[in-house]
Amino acid sequence: MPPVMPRLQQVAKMVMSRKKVVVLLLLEATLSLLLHQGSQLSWSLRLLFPAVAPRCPASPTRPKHTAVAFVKTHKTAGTTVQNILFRFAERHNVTLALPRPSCEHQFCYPRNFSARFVHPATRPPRMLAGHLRFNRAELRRLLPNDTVYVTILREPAAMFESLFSYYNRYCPAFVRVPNGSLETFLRAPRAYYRPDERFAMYAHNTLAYDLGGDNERNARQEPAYLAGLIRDVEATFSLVMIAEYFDESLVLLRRLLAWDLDDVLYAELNVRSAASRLASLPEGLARAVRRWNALDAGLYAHFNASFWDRVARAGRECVQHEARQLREARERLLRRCFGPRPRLRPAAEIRNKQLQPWQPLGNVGIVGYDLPSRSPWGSPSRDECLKLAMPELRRPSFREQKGLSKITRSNCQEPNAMQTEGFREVGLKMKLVNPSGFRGYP
Ligand SMILES: Nc1ncnc2c1ncn2[C@@H]1O[C@H](COP(=O)(O)OS(=O)(=O)O)[C@@H](OP(=O)(O)O)[C@H]1O
Repeated sequence: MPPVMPRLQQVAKMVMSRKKVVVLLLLEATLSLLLHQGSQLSWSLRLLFPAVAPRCPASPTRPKHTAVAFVKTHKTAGTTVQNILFRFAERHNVTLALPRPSCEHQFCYPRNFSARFVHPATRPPRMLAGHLRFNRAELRRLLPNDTVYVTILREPAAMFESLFSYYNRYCPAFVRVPNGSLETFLRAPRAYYRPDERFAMYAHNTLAYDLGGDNERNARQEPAYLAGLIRDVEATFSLVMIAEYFDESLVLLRRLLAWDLDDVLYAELNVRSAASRLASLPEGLARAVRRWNALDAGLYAHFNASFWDRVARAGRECVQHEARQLREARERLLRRCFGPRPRLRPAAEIRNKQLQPWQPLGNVGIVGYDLPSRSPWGSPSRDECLKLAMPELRRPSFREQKGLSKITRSNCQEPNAMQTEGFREVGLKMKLVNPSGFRGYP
């Protein structure tokens, strides 16, 4: 019998050399794949190993662009974008157009925008971000020639579900529907909808209306009308963001304006609680929404496609890589501001009154962030965190920012004691109350 040890050594050598052959074969196959499928393979490798950064062109070193008009459409994540712009304007000392008090917070929406709706003390502005009905001539009259126009769209079925739930007790077309049921409304919208009554624009082609179009036109019977509206939007807006691809949209925005990634960090605002939203609309209902809002569906289909063309031109991998960096930086910021497990909470759980979102009537809950009672405020400061999560309707109006406001409006929702408290709390020279004497939606 041969001795056991040398025999084992022989077997081990054979296994090793077979392993080497297999490794060599694998290496060769990988190399030839790399040679033949280079770009696709690198894309898949990056999906597997996200830390591998794609080679992206360096950002242009031009000064940050500060002339921006953000036309905030309804229920499309616009409040979150608006908050980014407001904070940028404050940090960079850019004059921001604010509505005159009688226009409340929406620049006299649903009227066509007019430069007269802007508070005279904020004119001439370099930036504007708010709800308004788009009117190109008047915006051009108000804003500098180099203004970059931006807006945002959202998939129409999700947007309409949000509109229907938010305005359920305000918009007469929705109020008439038995049990406030979206399904019942969509079965026969004309039975509930009257085009000439107040707030009709919240119930029919709201995107088209906000962008200055005629929301009563029929996109199927008049395709030329839709094509013309698309052309008008394309002619003015340098960027149409898409709510479903919010972070990618912000990457494009940041590049367009030569801003830093830090300039577009955000906390999501105006979010409905999970209990007040439909997780997703059944396809039948989504189809009915698109039929009823065919102009909006046409706008979305067009601008969603052109958005991805634009991403492709910017380099899809680079945009996605940057969107990932943005998400990571945003998560860090949220943790620093709102604690190790930042969480959107119902208004009743938010102790800081300045962060309590306004609640519409009905079964809708709007959630928000709260500041921890104790935190080692350094960078970001408490004030920065407060502004990051501050609901639109809690932001001070121009007069209040300047400390000019003698609160004479009887309809202010909060007592003066709280305003003074808010004033002390954040150490700002402003009174934090509802802007422009806001009386509640819509
Ligand atoms: N970052 C981000 N990404 C995607 N979606 C977001 C984001 N931030 C806010 N939201 C959702 O946007 C909806 C609110 O939109 P608006 O702020 O435009 O509403 S409003 O017209 O000003 O009342 C609201 O949708 P619903 O919750 O479906 O109502 C928010 O949840």
